[in-house]
Amino acid sequence: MREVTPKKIMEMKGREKITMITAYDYPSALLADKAGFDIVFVGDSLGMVVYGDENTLNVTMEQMVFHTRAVAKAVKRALVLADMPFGSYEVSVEEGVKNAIKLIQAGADAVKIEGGADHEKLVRKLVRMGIPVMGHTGLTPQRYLRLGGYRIMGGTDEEVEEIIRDAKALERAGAFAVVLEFVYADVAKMVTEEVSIPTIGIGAGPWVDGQVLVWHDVLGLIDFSPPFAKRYANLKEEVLKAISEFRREVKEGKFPGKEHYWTRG
Ligand SMILES: Nc1nc(=O)c2c([nH]1)NC[C@@H]1CN(c3ccc(C(=O)N[C@@H](CCC(=O)O)C(=O)O)cc3)CN21
Ligand SMILES: CC(C)C(=O)C(=O)O
Ligand SMILES: [Mg+2]
Repeated sequence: MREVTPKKIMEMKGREKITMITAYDYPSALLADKAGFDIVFVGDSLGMVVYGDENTLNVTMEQMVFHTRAVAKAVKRALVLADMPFGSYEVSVEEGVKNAIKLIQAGADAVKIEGGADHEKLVRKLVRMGIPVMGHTGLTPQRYLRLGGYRIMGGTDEEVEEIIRDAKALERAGAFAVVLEFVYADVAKMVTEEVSIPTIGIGAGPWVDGQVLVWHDVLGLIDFSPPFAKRYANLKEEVLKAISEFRREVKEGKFPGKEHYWTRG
């Protein structure tokens, strides 16, 4: 078992900020673990940042299992969390259970489900089976079509009530934490104060128990990032520079140089 457990994450509430970052492959997961993140998270955002889709709706269990396997091989210390993709848990509790097992067998320590009140039964069942669950409310990207895009949530009384209802349902069902995505910071603060489980924010302001961002946003590997993401590097430029130099050296006959090839005599 890895060092960071759901129990440890729960104990961090109000004591120490929880840090979480996405990773989708082996080399990035190695670095996330080395950097000391508490949670390394295989998000279904991989459909967009790795596979180039315009939303997360086409991500399959097969994709999640393969990427979870790669990440799990790299991570020794952090808790490895995997998203349940769209369609993998909505049809029935039974299907949700079967698919959660697949992610655990691929090496995840816990799974994340979008929604709260709608999946209370599934969360309770998984927790009783021994599969730790993180919930996710506020902006839930799997409702992209109904929402008509990605926008901030909690602007109406109904939306605020739904977010609170979800968080409380998750707490009641035994979830060990909940992601609050793109909600007004004062709403996130209220939720954080009203539930005993840690809240992990993304675009939810500072008054939450932890923060998560997407790998490609942090590193500046893509053109379009959400307005709440902070870019800590501009790797897109770095990568472009490096591969362009490789290309130029081939064209100019400069690569490979003596140290990169062998002759028999
Ligand atoms: N790279 C990346 N980072 C993320 O944080 C992320 C993803 N992808 N994919 C899955 C979800 C979707 N997220 C997003 C994506 C875009 C906006 C965004 O651009 N919102 C704008 C425009 C909304 C509109 O189209 O009207 C805004 O100002 O609210 C917000 C959250 C967060 N998640
Ligand atoms: C944005 C985070 C919370 C997520 O669910 C993902 O990356 O898939
Ligand atoms: Mg997700």
